[in-house]
Amino acid sequence: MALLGARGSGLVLPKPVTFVTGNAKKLEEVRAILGSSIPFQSLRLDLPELQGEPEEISKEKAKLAALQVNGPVIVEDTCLCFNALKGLPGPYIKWFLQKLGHEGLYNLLMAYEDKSAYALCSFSFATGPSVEPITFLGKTPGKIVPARGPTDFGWDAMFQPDGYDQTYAEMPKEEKNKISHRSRALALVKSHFAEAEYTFQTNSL
Ligand SMILES: O=c1nc[nH]c2c1ncn2[C@H]1C[C@H](O)[C@@H](COP(=O)(O)OP(=O)(O)OP(=O)(O)O)O1
Ligand SMILES: [Mg+2]
Repeated sequence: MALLGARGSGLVLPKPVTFVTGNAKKLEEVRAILGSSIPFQSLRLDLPELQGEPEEISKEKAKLAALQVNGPVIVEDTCLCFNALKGLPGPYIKWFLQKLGHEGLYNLLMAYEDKSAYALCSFSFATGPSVEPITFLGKTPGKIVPARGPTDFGWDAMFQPDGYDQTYAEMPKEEKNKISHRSRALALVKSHFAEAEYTFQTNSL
């Protein structure tokens, strides 16, 4: 048995961590943000779009992923919450965006002066299928604007973070990755891993 990243006292996990997502853009950002800080592999799988509170959705998603992988997993669920709409579309943003497009989504706020919103990322990590996942939240406040910039990643073109005059889509990637909901949640994931000092068994020997 070989141990990867053996730093001593932490829990020994039976396999490396698998990040499960069907979204290639998320994976790209997670790779860029984590660098080599947490060794992980990825699995492209469309997990069910669940309903409920963001944290619960994320935990449930991790449980489903852990059953599939039969080992340690990390997943995330992303919400875009409009304050004028009491946090909606929230976790349902994927369907809203798919059906309405950027313009239709912007028009939802037509009747409201308040265009403020926040992006919320809920990462959940489970060490295995029978273990309760731990959740890490990252939030970035901003406002909803008519789409500006490339439209190749979700609603990036219509979210302008507070303190910036560019939308997520207009910013250089490194800039988004410094302040994004995803990077804020991942900072907590990194701290957790640094404290937990997990070691991973491999089957190489
Ligand atoms: O940083 C982001 N900037 C812009 N758009 C984003 C971002 N992050 C997620 N998104 C989009 C993808 C999906 O339309 C919805 C979240 O839904 P969500 O279920 O979390 O993502 P998904 O189904 O694409 O991938 P997954 O397989 O990990 O569930 O917001
Ligand atoms: Mg999804």
